Amino acid sequence: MTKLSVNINKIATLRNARGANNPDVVKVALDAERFGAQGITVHPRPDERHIRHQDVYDLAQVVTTEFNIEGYPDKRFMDLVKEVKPAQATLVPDPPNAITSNTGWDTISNQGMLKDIVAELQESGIRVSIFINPEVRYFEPAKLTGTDRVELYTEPYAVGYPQNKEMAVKPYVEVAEIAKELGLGLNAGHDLDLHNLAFLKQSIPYLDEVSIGHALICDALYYGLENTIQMYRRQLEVL
Ligand SMILES: CC(=O)[C@@H](O)[C@H](O)COP(=O)(O)O
Ligand SMILES: NCC(=O)COP(=O)(O)O
Repeated sequence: MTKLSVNINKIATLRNARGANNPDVVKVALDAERFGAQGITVHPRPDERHIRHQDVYDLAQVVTTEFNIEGYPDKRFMDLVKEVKPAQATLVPDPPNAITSNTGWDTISNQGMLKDIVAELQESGIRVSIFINPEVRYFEPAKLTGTDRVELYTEPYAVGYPQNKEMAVKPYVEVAEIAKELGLGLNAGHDLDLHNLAFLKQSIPYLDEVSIGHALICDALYYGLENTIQMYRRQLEVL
């Protein structure tokens, strides 16, 4: 079964627009779980443009599905994650000023650093996932870091899908097979939506988790959050 982890960054974006507490990030997370989310994902960026440090502490108290915290493993992130101890930490190579995540790790040149960070997080009982591009050369080095999982960066798939979905998914199927052979758990995320999700799932049925935020929250503006989460869950139930 592929779990749906709902990324609520954009709920915090809306809340921050007025400086009060509407929408309430904690309430939305609890409702999302009640509506069928099998995980909650947040990405507390250094500038706190959406999810703030305090949100992470507040959510850790109440999330009952899998809590997944994404971010660049600087001291701020590591201290936060080791204190909060989520089910999973997803390491992303984003510079502080990145408008969004736009690439995976170079696990060749960063292998030593990643190996130490993975071990430090695993010592705290946290499952680790490494954000990765669908390039074969990065997968054996990723395995050597000791990471539990990799998360396939799926923006290139989403961009290519409308023109030629078979071509767009091809590199992902190839590296997914390698990940499986290496014994790596397999997540996927970024720019997945109601149009492209089912084909990714059909093409890689053994995905452990997809984390979806931007498109899902945009869809919820039209369909409502409960209906939207159910719509995304149904896309993952394709045989
Ligand atoms: C790592 C990734 O691809 C996304 O989870 C990221 O969290 C999106 O960040 P923004 O919501 O800040 O665009
Ligand atoms: N790891 C991907 C994620 O959490 C959400 O990415 P997006 O759906 O907001 O692009």
